[in-house]
Amino acid sequence: MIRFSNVSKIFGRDTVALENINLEIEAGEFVFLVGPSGSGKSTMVRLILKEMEPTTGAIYVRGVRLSSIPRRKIPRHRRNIGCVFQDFKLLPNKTAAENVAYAMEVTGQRRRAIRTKVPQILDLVGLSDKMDKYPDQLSGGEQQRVSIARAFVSQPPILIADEPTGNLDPDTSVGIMQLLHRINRIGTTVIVATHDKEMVDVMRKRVVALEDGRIVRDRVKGAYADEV
Ligand SMILES: Nc1ncnc2c1ncn2[C@@H]1O[C@H](COP(=O)(O)OP(=O)(O)OP(=O)(O)O)[C@@H](O)[C@H]1O
Repeated sequence: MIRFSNVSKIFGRDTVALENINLEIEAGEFVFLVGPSGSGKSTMVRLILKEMEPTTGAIYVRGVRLSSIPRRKIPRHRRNIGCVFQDFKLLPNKTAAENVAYAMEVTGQRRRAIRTKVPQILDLVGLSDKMDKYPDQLSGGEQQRVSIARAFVSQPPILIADEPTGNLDPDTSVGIMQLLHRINRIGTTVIVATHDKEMVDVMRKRVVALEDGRIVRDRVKGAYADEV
């Protein structure tokens, strides 16, 4: 589903963000990308989205080498990947339902499909009763649910969450992780970049650990740190 082959990313003359990364993520996997600040997690996410090019090596998403995708086809590539961020990135002047609907509108989906799909997806994330609330009327956890609904409404095969629980308290974070787990169980490949040790340890999923731009650990049912 996603493959990094000998990928390095160097910023400027000598900031090595990633060094010779080899990684394969299969369809349907749930993978945590962990590591200290500056270890290269966000750079990997940005490379997958083709927001930047690797300095050397190749990245494949669903069998397509990203360097072969012309600029005009990047939006189509990104439609394969739902994105969730730490700061939610909701539009403040739109309700929960309108935020989700907007994501469908910009990809040109029909009004009828939008009318059916939006309530369904808000139900899936447990927000049926808050559809008409604006982001500032919702808690952090609820806003993150809206942003997950928005990322998932067109059912992309891949969902990437960059520090999705970074602004949430532990109880709320558990709910968000359970939701990502549910989305994974219905067949979506889920990648979560995080510092959230507790969450990683509870979930017992594949853990890929980065340090200074290198993969230092890759465990099938891992914990945030090596067990002693
Ligand atoms: N656009 C950029 N220009 C220059 N250096 C960059 C750029 N983006 C990232 N870096 C550097 O690359 C390295 C990896 O950064 P990256 O953001 O991928 O780390 P991270 O693991 O996501 O960190 P955090 O957990 O703090 O988000 C860091 O040394 C960072 O300073």
